Amino acid sequence: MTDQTLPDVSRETNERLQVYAELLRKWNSKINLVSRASLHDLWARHIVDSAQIAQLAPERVEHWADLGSGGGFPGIVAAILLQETRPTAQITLVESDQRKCAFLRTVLRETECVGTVIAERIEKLPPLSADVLSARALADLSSLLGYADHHLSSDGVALFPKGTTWKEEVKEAQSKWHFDLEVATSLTDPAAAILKISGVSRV
Ligand SMILES: C[S@@+](CC[C@H](N)C(=O)[O-])C[C@H]1O[C@@H](n2cnc3c(N)ncnc32)[C@H](O)[C@@H]1O
Repeated sequence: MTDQTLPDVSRETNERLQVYAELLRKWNSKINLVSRASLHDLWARHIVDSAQIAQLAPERVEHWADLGSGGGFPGIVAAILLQETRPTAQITLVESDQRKCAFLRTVLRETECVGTVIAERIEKLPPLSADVLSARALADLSSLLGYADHHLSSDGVALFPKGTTWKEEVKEAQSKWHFDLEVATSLTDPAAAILKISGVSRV
């Protein structure tokens, strides 16, 4: 299957994304990185979906931390895109599953991207002081805000893609947390959204 390319990025970045997609297909037969059903549409369902998250990040990102990275969405895609636009940025991928961590390290090496993979549970980590924090398909918004409270720097921004129930999740989270919210409609699903959140504190 031939992959597509992302517009507005360099040939080198698209080549890195192709290397990633190839590794993901290869490893997915042994460890479950993405659902088999979504593999045929890897580019739209996962790569474009992650790239749009990266494109919402502030330009001057210094430290991006991705929680529950799994097969690398959106963390690996962010690492690949930042390699072109912000090569000095630090990338941290947190994933508790050792085999997935081995995959993530392989991808970073093969795509020649700089990043740190932490094989640990998020709850066990000291504060990461990230200025961008992302997490896709990891937990409900209230739990994610608990992670943001702990791991985001004071002026940092969290980018949390959410499905069609995002409004209910926001309402529920507002009973526990104060936060500033910007909503971007997902390019891959008009009913879904990417929540851009800052100023997190407990109610
Ligand atoms: C549903 S997968 C989503 C993976 C990826 N973000 C994506 O969108 O494809 C959730 C991942 O988070 C990891 N995970 C779940 N709870 C975690 C925790 N408390 N600490 C670290 N990793 C965790 C799981 O091992 C799994 O790989």
